[in-house]
Amino acid sequence: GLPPNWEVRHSNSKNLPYYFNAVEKNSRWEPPPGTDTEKLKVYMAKYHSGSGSVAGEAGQPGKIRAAHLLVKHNGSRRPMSWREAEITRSKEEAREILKGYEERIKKGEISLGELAQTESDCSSARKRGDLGYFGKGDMQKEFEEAAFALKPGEISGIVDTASGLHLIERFV
Ligand SMILES: N=C(N)NCCC[C@H](NC(=O)[C@@H]1CCC/C1=C\[C@H](COP(=O)(O)O)NC(=O)[C@@H](N)Cc1ccccc1)C(N)=O
Repeated sequence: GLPPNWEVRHSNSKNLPYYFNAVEKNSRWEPPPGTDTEKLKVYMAKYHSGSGSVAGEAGQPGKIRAAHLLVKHNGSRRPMSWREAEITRSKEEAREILKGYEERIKKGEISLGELAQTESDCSSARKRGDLGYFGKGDMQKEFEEAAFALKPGEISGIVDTASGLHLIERFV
């Protein structure tokens, strides 16, 4: 269910699917606007039937796929990350930082994935924040409730978990 001229391709370097438009010579990591995500889910299940791929669990009922950008603070359950050995910023500082990111993303200036690569305090940063497919019970409650409440393509407001403050983008 992709809009005309769009197709799903596979990035071997990142072992992730991406979306390519041969006519516009345009490619993107997130499904293009207007993608029929229900059909895409079935397509991904067929396309990624290979074992081990992040979308391997594609199509399983009740699973969704999302990316997130995490900004930790000194009250986080694990105040460290690949970016910083010891995270000392306050929760309020973290909120201000994430509010700035949220404005830029929602203005369309930059994508969540682009920012996550360098700014997210989660190891998923190397996958542009992509968490792969997950179902109920996998993530902390606040994260799960926020992610499942989003429609595919939507981006959350600031979500507060024991890990820190998150922005979440739901793909399918
Ligand atoms: N796909 C799954 N089932 N992976 C297990 C998720 C465990 C779950 N995690 C969370 O709820 C939060 C929200 C998203 C990330 C996350 C926390 C932390 C960062 O916070 P910290 O633990 O330092 O406090 N990142 C992770 O877990 C990463 N492995 C996520 C990930 C990274 C790379 C590829 C895929 C997934 C939990 N129940 O704690």
